[in-house]
Amino acid sequence: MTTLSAPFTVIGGLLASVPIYGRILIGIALFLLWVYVYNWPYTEYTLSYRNVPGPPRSSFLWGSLLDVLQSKPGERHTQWTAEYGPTHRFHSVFGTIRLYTADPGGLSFILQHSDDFIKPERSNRTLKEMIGDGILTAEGADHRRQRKIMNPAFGPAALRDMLPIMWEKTYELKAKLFSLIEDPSNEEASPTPPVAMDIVPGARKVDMLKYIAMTALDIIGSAGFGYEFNSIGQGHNPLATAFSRMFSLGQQIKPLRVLQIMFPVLKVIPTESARIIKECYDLCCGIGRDIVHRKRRQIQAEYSGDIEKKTDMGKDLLSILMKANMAPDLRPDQKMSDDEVLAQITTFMLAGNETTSTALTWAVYRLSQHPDIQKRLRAECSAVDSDQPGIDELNALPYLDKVTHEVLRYDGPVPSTERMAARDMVIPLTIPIIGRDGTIMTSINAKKGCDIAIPIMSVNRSESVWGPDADQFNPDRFDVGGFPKEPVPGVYGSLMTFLGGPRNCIGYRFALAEFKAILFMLARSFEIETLPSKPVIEHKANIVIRPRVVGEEEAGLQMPLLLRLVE
Ligand code: HEM
Repeated sequence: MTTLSAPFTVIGGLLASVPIYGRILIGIALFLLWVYVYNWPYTEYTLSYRNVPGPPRSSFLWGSLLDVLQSKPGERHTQWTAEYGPTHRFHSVFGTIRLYTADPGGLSFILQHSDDFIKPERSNRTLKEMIGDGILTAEGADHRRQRKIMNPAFGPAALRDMLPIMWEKTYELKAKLFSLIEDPSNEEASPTPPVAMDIVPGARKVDMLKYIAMTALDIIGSAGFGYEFNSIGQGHNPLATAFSRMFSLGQQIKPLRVLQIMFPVLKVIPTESARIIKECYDLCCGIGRDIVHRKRRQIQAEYSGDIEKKTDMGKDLLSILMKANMAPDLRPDQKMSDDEVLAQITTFMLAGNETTSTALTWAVYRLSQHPDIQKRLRAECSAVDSDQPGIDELNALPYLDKVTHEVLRYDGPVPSTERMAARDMVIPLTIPIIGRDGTIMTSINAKKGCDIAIPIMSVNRSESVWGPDADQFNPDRFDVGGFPKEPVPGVYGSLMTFLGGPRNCIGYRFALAEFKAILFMLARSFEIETLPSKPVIEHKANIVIRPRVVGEEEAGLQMPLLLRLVE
């Protein structure tokens, strides 16, 4: 004991002779040394999958994360996959290391074991600050309980009732686009005015991202929680403004924000963005509470017989889930709390709005680039008798279905997600990799806390899954028998787009119906062309991949295309 404590006694004696400022400096230096040793050599040395190959870090502090974020979506991992195999590792911020796997067997194992591979606490914490604690952030038994109550709202029967709402908003979009073409003096059509070359008689430069996003917002408001944003009609709404402000701030990558996400204790440092996020969240909650109270009164009235016709009840997602939650036969411990119900409103806005609108925006872009595909789609959609077909008729249109599959494969809006091992796990691989010591690895030891990047876009565009033309946009690949040989663990069409396993996208049927309805109307009504000036459209990745025009960055995200009425 005496021998062990001797060095500390000596150090204590030496420090006693150092002035207070010197001691503070020595303390800071020792802390930084500890941070360095813990985050760099120690993390590397104790990594359970040290033998997995991967690129060297490109920055001491940021690892390879900035490199990944600043290059084209999926580009770095595609390069690393070619060099190190579909399962590799890379450095993230502050010496942390992440496992990346595009291995079908590995991915399937991770996604199926959703209690063992959970969402990392740091990203859940950030999400909860913006949308509360709903189904997107719940884990384990809580998640299963919420999902069970919400499942009927997303089922085929409920969707059938929601389709008329989707059509109503879809035709508001048609009227809006029509009016923009008819009235060239209206300057709201695009954030930058058309250059001389893009002024074409009978046609109009239109920012399709803006108008599709408004439509998707109006649809999720009305079909999601019975709220009229009316953004196509009037353009502004306090809930929409608060949410989009909060969401865009939440996505900004600033050094202090990254530090606060990694070390929550630093949140004691007040920041302007944290203040605005809190303000916007409070506003969203205020409006959300009113919506929930109104619906609760309606449901109680229905249960007590005050509402005679069932049709008086809302047919939106929130009404259906609240009704399921208030069912007399549901055990109290199975019910959602008020806060959980409230959080679903912001969850729908986040999960169900930008995703679908972004996918549709890329769809019209691809149609503008492939006039032959657009023509075939128009021919098929125009042959339908009704301009508002039912869900079965929509799903029975084979070419619309193939185009939908291919857009969601090629331009799936969510490029990736992440998981963390909740306990020590062994991940089996279908495609073995060669370890750093030259041995063949058929599985990976993932210790509790292991961070895993789940690549959605890379698997959707992988040559080993889709063949040598994986990088081409070709709806005909989905002809009968055209699905990939490799099993992909996705819930829809062998795609990773909506993920797979117990935490797949609960809204995928809703998204597909909305996607097909809007594309059906657009193909029948408008010819969509690239602008004669041929602006370069780049992919800007954040949580979703959205378009921006090179050289017009200050105008923000946009998708300018030339629109004319179908003759
Ligand atoms: C093209 C459109 C869409 C895409 C590509 C998409 C994609 C995804 C993905 C990848 C996830 C899994 C995220 C993760 O666990 O890391 C997810 C989850 C989710 N999505 Fe979607 N989504 C779309 C549309 C929608 C819509 C329209 C809604 C609602 C109306 C919705 C609601 C949800 C919810 C609530 C979850 C969480 C499910 C759970 O954890 O159990 N999504 N979505």
